[in-house]
Amino acid sequence: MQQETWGQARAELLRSVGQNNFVTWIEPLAFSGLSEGVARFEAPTNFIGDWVARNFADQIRYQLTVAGAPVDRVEFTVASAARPAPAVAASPRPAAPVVPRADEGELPGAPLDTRFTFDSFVVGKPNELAHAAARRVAEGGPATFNPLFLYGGVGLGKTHLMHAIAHELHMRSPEMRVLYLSAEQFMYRFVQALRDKQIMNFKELFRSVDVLMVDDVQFIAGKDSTQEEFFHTFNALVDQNKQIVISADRAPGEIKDLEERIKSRLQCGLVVDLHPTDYELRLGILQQKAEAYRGQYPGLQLAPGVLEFLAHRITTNVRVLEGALTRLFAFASLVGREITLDLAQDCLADILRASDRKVTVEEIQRRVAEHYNIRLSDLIGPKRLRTIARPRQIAMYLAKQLTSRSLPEIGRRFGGRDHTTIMHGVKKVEELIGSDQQIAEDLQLLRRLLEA
Ligand SMILES: Nc1ncnc2c1ncn2[C@@H]1O[C@H](COP(=O)(O)OP(=O)(O)OP(=O)(O)O)[C@@H](O)[C@H]1O
Repeated sequence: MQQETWGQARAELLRSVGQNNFVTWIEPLAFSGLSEGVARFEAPTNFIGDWVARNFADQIRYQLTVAGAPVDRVEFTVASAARPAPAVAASPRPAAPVVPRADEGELPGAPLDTRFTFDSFVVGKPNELAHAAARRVAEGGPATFNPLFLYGGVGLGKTHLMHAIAHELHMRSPEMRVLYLSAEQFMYRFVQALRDKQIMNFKELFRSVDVLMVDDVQFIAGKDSTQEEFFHTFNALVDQNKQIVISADRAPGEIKDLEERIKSRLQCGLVVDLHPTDYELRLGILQQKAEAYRGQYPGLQLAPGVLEFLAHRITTNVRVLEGALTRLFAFASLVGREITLDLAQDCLADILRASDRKVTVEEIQRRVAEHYNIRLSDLIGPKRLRTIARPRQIAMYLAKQLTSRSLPEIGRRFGGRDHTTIMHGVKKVEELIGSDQQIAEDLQLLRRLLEA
């Protein structure tokens, strides 16, 4: 029965990851079973197990759940008979991918998720600029802003937009060489090329693309030789007017341990912030996903008000929102009940509880005042002494980063200040993070305290 479910999930995976990825990564997996929400697989090598865990676990989980076996986690072990393949051993598939020469065609990018398209991306105020910029890049043609730098918190759609750009470019110009990969994969490729003495091939390959997209670039911070190579690749492509798209979890200037010259290069094009979602955007996303689920679970009833309730209560990020809806539909179809508010509250109790631990502006003010040993009334009040004004700006910055409050709303909570004052405070702290080690450390500590 479980094998049958895996069979169905595999068929869907073939569709969603594409033939090449399927043959290389999914086909070699042996399904060992499913219990207590954990699906277990045996992979022929550590490398395949790691790669699949990093790149396909979410899709495997999703397809198993859709096939009727709700899964929370996917685990991979290495088949006991398998030995790590020696570098030159003949094996049905290479144990580790070699860096191909630029003229060998295939680019060593990460797989693209077929679900991440512009059509499935819901646009709202918090992401409209990022969406418009991504659309512009996806039209192809000469690079108007280079690089496009997308940044924002966890699960706000950076990867989705990058994949959407790649899909669109492939559709418009199938011959275009579009390479999408994570910064971690860039490093992995680079280190492997060094080890295999194929560094010239590596350089040639990365310089031969028309569009390079690197996700989660903050990963290379502190990794000196990878940064160096990234810098050269970046410059070579920009010089040829080839488009580069980069994403990170924060603005270029805020990435610690990233070389100054890289920071300034990253700021040369268009830097766009994906803001935390607002209620309307969350509801739009939920409506779109619910529509898709209705097709998958025909006959399942969704009571009015459930989506609105979720959009109000789950404000963390879109990934959590999606997970909640997936679980809700899977659960309701298993027990054969209508999705009501009661069912949602029962089935999602843990997610709703976690979302309740939302940081408020007031909590931020209290923590910051404590940390700098000043009175809360001074932090909010009019005093302009630097010993008070700086912590105030830090609190403004954290309020902007950690809550979904708008600048005017934050201004009101800071003694009725104008939104431009808040904007100035946020900008000031953004500048200081790069130059003032103490402030960067204070912020890290405060964030940890507030997000605990
Ligand atoms: N505006 C949106 N419309 C539809 N789906 C969205 C939107 N924003 C995010 N999502 C969905 O939320 C999930 C998380 O998005 P994504 O992986 O792009 O986030 P991210 O910003 O790259 O986060 P991370 O930094 O954790 O990698 C994806 O399934 C994506 O499809």
